[in-house]
Amino acid sequence: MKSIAIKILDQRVTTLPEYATPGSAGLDLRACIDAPLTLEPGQTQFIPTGIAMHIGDPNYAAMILPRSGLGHKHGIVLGNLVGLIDSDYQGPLMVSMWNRGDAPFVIEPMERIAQMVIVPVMQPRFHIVESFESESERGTGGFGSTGTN
Ligand SMILES: O=c1ccn([C@H]2C[C@H](O)[C@@H](COP(=O)(O)OP(=O)(O)OP(=O)(O)O)O2)c(=O)[nH]1
Ligand SMILES: [Mg+2]
Repeated sequence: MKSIAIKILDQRVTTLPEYATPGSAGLDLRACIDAPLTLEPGQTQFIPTGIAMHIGDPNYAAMILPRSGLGHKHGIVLGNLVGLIDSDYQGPLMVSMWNRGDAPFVIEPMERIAQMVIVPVMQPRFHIVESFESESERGTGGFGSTGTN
């Protein structure tokens, strides 16, 4: 199993990110803030997680995704919709929190605010062609070309 280097930047962080269940895809990220923080409707705010992570292998990246419950019930999602963490990033892991709902939402210190998924990444080479080797069933059809039901 791969091991990824984590730096603890804030002494309030006492545990490493962990998978809640053996089958979890996401690691919960926590709000490393001093005091409860109110996110007004429409407001976006960077929230520190108190950790830095160096994936260090270009074959992997991390994606930060909203927690379903926060997004669905409270409209608390990500200001960048999805956060992408490059394998060479060594800075503090930040979560952009966006209140797209219509009520203020209070983020409590060390509350779980988002989740992070480590994903494989391919960095292919590219080459230019005049036409593709074979025509696929889809061809150039897109944007609903397969129908609506
Ligand atoms: O939700 C996020 C998204 C990004 N990052 C960090 C890690 C990532 O590797 C770096 C750059 O992110 P990205 O490439 O998405 O942003 P950019 O606007 O393209 O900035 P840059 O010019 O630094 O690449 O910022 C976070 O901490 N949280
Ligand atoms: Mg970038």
